[in-house]
Order: sequence, then C-alpha cells, then structure tokens
Amino acid sequence: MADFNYAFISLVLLLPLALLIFLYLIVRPRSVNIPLKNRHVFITGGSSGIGLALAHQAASEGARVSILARSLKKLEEAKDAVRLSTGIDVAVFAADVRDYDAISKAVDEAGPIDVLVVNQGVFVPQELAEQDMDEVKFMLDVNLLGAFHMIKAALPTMKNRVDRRPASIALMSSQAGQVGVYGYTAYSASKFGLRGLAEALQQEVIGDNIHISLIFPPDTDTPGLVEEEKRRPELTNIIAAGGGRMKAELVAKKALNGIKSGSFIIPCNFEGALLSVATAGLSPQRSFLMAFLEVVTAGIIRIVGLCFQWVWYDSIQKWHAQKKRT
Ligand SMILES: NC(=O)C1=CN([C@@H]2O[C@H](COP(=O)(O)OP(=O)(O)OC[C@H]3O[C@@H](n4cnc5c(N)ncnc54)[C@H](OP(=O)(O)O)[C@@H]3O)[C@@H](O)[C@H]2O)C=CC1
Ligand SMILES: CCCCCCCCCCCCCCCC(=O)[C@@H](N)CO
Repeated sequence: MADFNYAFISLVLLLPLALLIFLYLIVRPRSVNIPLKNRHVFITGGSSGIGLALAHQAASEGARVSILARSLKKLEEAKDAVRLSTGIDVAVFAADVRDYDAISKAVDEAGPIDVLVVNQGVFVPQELAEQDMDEVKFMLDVNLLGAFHMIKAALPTMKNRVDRRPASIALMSSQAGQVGVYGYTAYSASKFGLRGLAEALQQEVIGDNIHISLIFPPDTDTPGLVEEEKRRPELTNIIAAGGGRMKAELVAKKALNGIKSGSFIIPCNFEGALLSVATAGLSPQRSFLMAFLEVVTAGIIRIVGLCFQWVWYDSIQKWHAQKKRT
C-alpha cells in the first residue's frame, strides 16, 4: 500500500513536470522581446478608439509613431491630442487601406517600419439575409484586403531593415475572429481571415526576425462601437456580452504588452483568455506555460465552450419563440 501511494504520488508530480520540460524544449517559435523605444511604430486606424489609445501609449514609451486613416481632420485632432498628453508629435498619413497605391506612397514617406499595427476596421452588424452585399464587401475589403495591402506595402523595407533587431506585425482581430457571432457573418469572416493570414505569414517572415501578433479584444468603448450599437441586432448584443467589455486604453495596454513580448495570440481580458485557450488550434505558442495550460485544460475547456453554445442557442430559440408570439 505504501509502495502504491509512493508510486502514485510520484506519477502525479512527475508527469506534469515531464510535460512542462517537454513543452519547454519544443515550443516554437522561441520567445522574443520586441523593444519599442526609439523605434518606428506605424498604426493604421490610429485616429480613433483603440488605434488612438495605442498611439498615445507607444509615443509615451518613446517610440516614433505614425498613424494612418482616411479623414485628415480626425488625424490632425488625434495628433493634437497625443501632443497634449505626451509632448510628442506623431506623423499622420491620410489614405484609405483599400487603395494600394495611396498606402504604399504613405508607407514610403513614413520610412522603414519596426512595428506595424494593422488596426483599421469597420463593423456593420446585420443578419446576412438582410444585409446588402455592398456592406459585406466593405467589411472584407477594409478589414481583410486592407490588411494585405498594408503588409504588402510595408514588408519589403521591414525585411531589409539595417538593424536586425526583432520587428513585429500586429493584426487587430476581435473575439468575433475566434468564434462566429450572430449578426457578424462578414465581420467574423474578415477577422477569422486575419488568423489564416497571420499563421501563414509567421512561417514566411520568421527568418527575417519579424514576429506576428493577433489581438482579440471584446466589445471596447470607442467611437466605432457607439456607431455600431445604433443598429446591432438584439441577439448580437446578448452573445457579445459574454465576452465582457473594456476601455480602449486597457485594450491598447494589453495589446502593446503582448506585442512587446512577441505573443502570437493576445487576449485582452479573462473571457478572452478562456476563449484563446479554447481556440488554440494549431497556432504557434511561444510560452511553454501557456502551452501547458492549453494541454491540461483541453477537455474541460471544450465542455465550457459547449455550455456557451448551449446558452447561445437557447437565447436564439427563445428569441424566435418570442417573435412568433408578438
Ligand atoms: N470597438 C470594439 O468593440 C472592437 C473593435 N475591434 C477592432 O479594433 C479595431 C479598431 O476599432 P475601434 O477603435 O473600435 O474603431 P473606430 O471606428 O473607433 O476607429 C477606426 C479607425 O480606423 C480608421 N479606418 C476605418 N476605415 C478605414 C480605411 N478604409 N482606411 C484607413 N483607415 C480606416 C478610422 O479612421 P477614418 O474613418 O478616418 O478612416 C479610425 O481611425 C477594428 O479593427 C475593430 O474591428 C475588435 C474588437 C472590439
Ligand atoms: C470557452 C470559453 C468561452 C469564453 C467566452 C466567449 C464569449 C465570446 C463572445 C464573443 C464576443 C464578440 C465581440 C466582438 C466585438 C467586436 O468586434 C465588435 N464590437 C465590433 O468591433
């Protein structure tokens, strides 16, 4: 009996330890630190919301910051706001990410980029059956093809940068890029698309010491969300509430910390951390501790995910039943 206990206890302790050591040895790519001080951080959609909060924080960390968006007026206002709070001047570029020539001109003018944050995004929620194809195309063009345009324009000089220090390309996805959400067929598709782009691109640019990050915020208080909420379907509200809600400043802080530590997947709150473990899939994981968590919780987190689906489909069913009655 004593022998059995001894064997049992050592197994319980040794197995996790062996797993930890194994994961420590195999996780790839290796962890990396990406400094921001005195480096060029280029943020698309940097004139509002999360992008503007990122511009503030990158500037206060000593980066040289450029922001790009369509409206020059909003860009100038953002520039004034950043100067007021940090004393630093950001460079502004007015261009539409759907126009490859315009953004490649902006990127050339801005000079070699060390950290590219592809953050621009549009979101017009509606059931696909009701939504015009123009709006579907609009979201895919700005959110997904716009990201391709930015990366294509910036990559040549990023690859040829003279200092070979680690560089970063960060993509602003959304929790709706980890799980499909009612009312978001086009939006979710555009954000899921970023993940495929990111996973493939990381393999292509690791040799150039360029590191990809994907950021997954929940609902975040921004001018964009205020607009969105004017026309969000009730069920979108109910399901999105499960992801929590954050201030843009905190999302920007989590995002910058994740970028600096080279994390491939960057959740922003507790619900987001759960969602990231649940949807780890075959994404790279640089942290052996996170990898450990993913492995040991794999079964239970699937159960949690299935419970979420149960609640969501229940809400959908109730909503339909109620609609029939009224
Ligand atoms: N707020 C939220 O709840 C969440 C947001 N996100 C994502 O975070 C990102 C930022 O969102 P948020 O801060 O709320 O958005 P905002 O609407 O507040 O700001 C969007 C920014 O993108 C710019 N932009 C929009 N379209 C284009 C375009 N075609 N070309 C260039 N710039 C463009 C806007 O400037 P201009 O209009 O002048 O071009 C603005 O600077 C988006 O990718 C969004 O999907 C993810 C999860 C939650
Ligand atoms: C297994 C564990 C699960 C944990 C909780 C899952 C909750 C998922 C909710 C998804 C919310 C999506 C919000 C998108 C916000 C957004 O992008 C728009 N505001 C447009 O910008």
